[in-house]
Amino acid sequence: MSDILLADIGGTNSRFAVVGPDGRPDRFEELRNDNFGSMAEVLAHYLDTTGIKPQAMVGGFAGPILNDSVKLTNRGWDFRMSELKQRFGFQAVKAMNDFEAAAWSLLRLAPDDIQPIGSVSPKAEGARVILGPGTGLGAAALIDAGGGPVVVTGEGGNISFGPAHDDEEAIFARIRQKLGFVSAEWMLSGRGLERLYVAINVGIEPKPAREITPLAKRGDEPARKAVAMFVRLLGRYAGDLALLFKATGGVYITGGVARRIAPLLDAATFRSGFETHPPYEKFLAGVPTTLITYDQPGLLGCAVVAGTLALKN
Ligand SMILES: Nc1ncnc2c1ncn2[C@@H]1O[C@H](COP(=O)(O)OP(=O)(O)OP(=O)(O)O)[C@@H](O)[C@H]1O
Repeated sequence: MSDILLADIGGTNSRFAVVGPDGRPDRFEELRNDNFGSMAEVLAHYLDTTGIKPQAMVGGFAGPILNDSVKLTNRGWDFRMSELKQRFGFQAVKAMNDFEAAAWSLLRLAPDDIQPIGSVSPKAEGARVILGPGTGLGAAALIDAGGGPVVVTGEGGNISFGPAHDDEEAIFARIRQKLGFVSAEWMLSGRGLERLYVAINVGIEPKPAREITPLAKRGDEPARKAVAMFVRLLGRYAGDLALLFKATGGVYITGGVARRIAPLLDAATFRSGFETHPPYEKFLAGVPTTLITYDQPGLLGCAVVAGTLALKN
């Protein structure tokens, strides 16, 4: 009865694990939310099929959390943590935003979990930012506020976004004409890559993101252009967040789209987007950027937080 359940609940998928003997996620399972009607149902399925009887739960959720209430942005599920606590007999429950959870993982990432983007050596000091394009765009910062690290989250994925170079003007204008507005998330997400593909290659047949990346890998020019612009804009956004938090500790990139385009993530293109920001080129040139190759930073962050729960044996 000593397991602590870890949960990373997105709009599309729910991922579960327990804290393993090494303090990292163990007994991992990913379930498609479409196959379940509620948070309690998907959780019951994981517990029934694994036979695990956890004494506590720590979860990261893709949506706003207000005290005890959790609401998933891209899935019509809302529920109370106290209901889960009662139904599953947990001694303690802790709910966080999914990017808050991911930010805590920065304390526990091993060298094998990361890959540098560019050649700036990682530094141990200073604020660190994590951001990730997936279904949406999440962002958070891990800051040492004097009494130990704290995570700052908000809706940073939804800040407005605009062109900064001549060759971006028409692309942004086409997307704005369709949507009436452009936010960072509307460009830097799976849907964003799809939008870039049609906005750059006028008249082309739309394609899902999962087809654009393989095409780009095979050298298809329209797909390659879309991915290259995505990487440039991701670098720009990462640089903006580095400025916002004065992130001398570095910017870490996660998210399903980033991991999938990793082989195409040209460091020079990314760093040029990151550093081209007068008058802060020099500051940004000293900030390391890193891709998180470990695929479950949300669960790893929940494991970090699980270590802070006070539980009876
Ligand atoms: N090969 C690919 N290349 C680029 N993007 C892809 C590829 N395959 C899937 N995607 C995009 O990845 C996004 C899903 O990302 P991710 O796996 O991080 O899910 P997520 O954001 O965690 O979702 P959720 O949290 O809602 O389960 C979708 O928008 C999808 O279109």
